[in-house]
Amino acid sequence: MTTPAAVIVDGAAYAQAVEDAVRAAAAYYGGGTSPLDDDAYDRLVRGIADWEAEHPGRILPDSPTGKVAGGAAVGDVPHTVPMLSLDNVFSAEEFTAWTASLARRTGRDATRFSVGPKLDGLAIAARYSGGRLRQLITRGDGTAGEDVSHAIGTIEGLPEKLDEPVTVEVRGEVLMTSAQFEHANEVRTGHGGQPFANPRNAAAGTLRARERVYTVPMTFFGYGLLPLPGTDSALAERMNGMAHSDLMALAAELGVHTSARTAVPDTVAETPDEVLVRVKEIAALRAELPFGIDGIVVKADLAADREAAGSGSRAPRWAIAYKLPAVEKITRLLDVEWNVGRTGIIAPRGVLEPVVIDGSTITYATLHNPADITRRDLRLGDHVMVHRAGDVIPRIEAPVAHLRTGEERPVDFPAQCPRCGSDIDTGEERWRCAQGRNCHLVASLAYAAGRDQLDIEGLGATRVVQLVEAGLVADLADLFTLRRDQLLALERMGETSTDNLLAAIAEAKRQPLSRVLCALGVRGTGRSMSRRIARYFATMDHVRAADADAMQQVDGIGAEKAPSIVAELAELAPLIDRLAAVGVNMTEPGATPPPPADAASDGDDRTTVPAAGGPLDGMTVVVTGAMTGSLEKLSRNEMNELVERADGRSSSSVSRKTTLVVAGEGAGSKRAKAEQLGVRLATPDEFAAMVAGLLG
Ligand SMILES: NC(=O)c1ccc[n+]([C@@H]2O[C@H](COP(=O)([O-])OP(=O)(O)OC[C@H]3O[C@@H](n4cnc5c(N)ncnc54)[C@H](O)[C@@H]3O)[C@@H](O)[C@H]2O)c1
Ligand SMILES: [Zn+2]
Repeated sequence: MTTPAAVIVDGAAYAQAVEDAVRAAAAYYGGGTSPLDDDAYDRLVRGIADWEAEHPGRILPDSPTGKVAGGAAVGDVPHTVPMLSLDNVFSAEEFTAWTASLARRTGRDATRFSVGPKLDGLAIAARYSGGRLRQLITRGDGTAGEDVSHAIGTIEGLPEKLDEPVTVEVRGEVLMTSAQFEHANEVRTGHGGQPFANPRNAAAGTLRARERVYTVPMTFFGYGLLPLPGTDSALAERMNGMAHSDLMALAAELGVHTSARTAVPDTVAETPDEVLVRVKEIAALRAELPFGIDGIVVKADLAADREAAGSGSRAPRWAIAYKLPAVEKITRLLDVEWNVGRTGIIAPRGVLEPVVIDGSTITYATLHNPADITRRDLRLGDHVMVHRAGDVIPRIEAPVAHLRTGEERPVDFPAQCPRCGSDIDTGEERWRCAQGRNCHLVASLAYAAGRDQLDIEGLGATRVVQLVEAGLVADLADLFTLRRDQLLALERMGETSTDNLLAAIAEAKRQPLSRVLCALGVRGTGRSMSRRIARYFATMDHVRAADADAMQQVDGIGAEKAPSIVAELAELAPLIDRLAAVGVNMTEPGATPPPPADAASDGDDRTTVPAAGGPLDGMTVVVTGAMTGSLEKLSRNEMNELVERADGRSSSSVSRKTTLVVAGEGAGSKRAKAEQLGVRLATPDEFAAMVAGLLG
């Protein structure tokens, strides 16, 4: 897929686009961070090229089109042979067209192609004389580059001494592997510097840095080998006649690192179809590579073909880059969420401003661990470089620090486990809930004991932790078999609190089925769904007997949810049996079970059958504000329970479907909305009168 072009409407927009592109490219090649990701840059340059095609007389001299490095890089060390860019293709069709044009130029079909990864770093030429590395030069504008010899010794894979005392120039890509990049940013932020946005950037910046108190390693991959003026003439002649693949084998023999030692070595293909097969293979491996690639480079392998094809001013005609979709985009980090895993690991996850990468909209990205956030100096509101390749979970590479406005805020780290409220063990890089695997148990027991579920007073998270740590409870049913002596043996448990707790637990056995269901924490069912299930089925036996079809008869349970609820209830069967055995109530007061399935099959709509006829039958009721009078003590959840016992439907938001809004003291926007929509309003007292028969 080709990147669509930016649309440029007039000369002024064109001039602005040229200026923007030149500035971005200068940062990109100059070791700074471009404000544009590659997709955005390519879109801009395509837009510029489109406009220039329509207005050939008005092309600005600064225009990046047709130039190596978009004209943004320079240098004063001349290259013996130009170091060029590559032309791109984006599809099999475009590639086939390119092979046809190559054949037209050379007058024959190419019979050998070299196919290898297009490494995403920056090109350098390494000049060896007598086997010694003497000089490193950047690509620059293609004809002359900058001397970066100061980097000698910091680039792995580029030996200071070759295995033979030859005079040659090795060309290749300098980049940072993922591990080198992580390390570079750690060292850099550790020295008070700003992190690099991605490995390519980090390599460009590091290569140029002349004086630095620390060095960070990079990696070299050779992809070219040529003679220099001082090369032995026999060797020079031999090299000039060698196939590209043989030159690379020679480079490797001399001790230079090439793609040969990676999971995606350069290979030779005999036909365009074979090339395309290899392109697919490399693309499929991309996500797992420890270094970035942005495409596949296909070269005519034979020296004769390369010579016959020749080069243009920007790119050779004997090679082409088969571009892969961009895997990195710049977006914003909106928030950081903390999730607790099965083993109690507390992992941060970045919430992103949605961004499309390679066809998928990305809204979350992993951040590994808290130290990762600190190391990268990530802040909320930062522009961040997000990476997503293949099916691998998207990750945040780093902030684009120079786009900061000063409005960014530090990321909040949790002080307590976000799930169960326990302390956090921060001793390792990966934080862990002090409860470890029990975190989930503590959280679910504390939830079950909560006011809107079993309402067991005196059983807060701290006490639950105590019970779990003492090994007294391993699930919900264990709560109901706790003995007085066991509780008394716990720290900070006196006679009174023990007796109170035991009484509260005994009391909890009488809670209605709806609350028992809710306490079980069936995924996808909260308080109101639990109430609807309980009212519909009336007894736990009926709930458990329901298959997915029967479950769907409950208001709000669709075809998607029903099977998972049924499956989860089946999984909970042993626990439910034990709860029933210790005397926990399993019925919903006032509800009548649905008629048996065969009675329903004669055309009755079952949803209207059960237990209708209460004072709020058919009504949708919203409760807002503080309750007073006889309703004063009822929580919002208890009010909703009351509505449903009266055969109404409780809801939390006012809409045209709402039939009644019970507005207590301090009711605000919901009351206003009801007035605006003309929905009937009732005071708590008026409402109490409507449901008088159901109150205490
Ligand atoms: N984000 C920005 O602001 C910005 C600015 C300028 C350019 N860019 C990006 O840079 C790219 C164009 O830049 P370019 O001209 O440097 O590179 P290119 O994509 O035209 O490709 C040429 C380069 O590929 C490299 N390469 C990697 N593996 C190779 C191999 N096996 N054989 C031969 N060469 C290999 C070499 O460095 C060579 O110079 C575009 O993708 C563009 O998006 C981005
Ligand atoms: Zn926890």
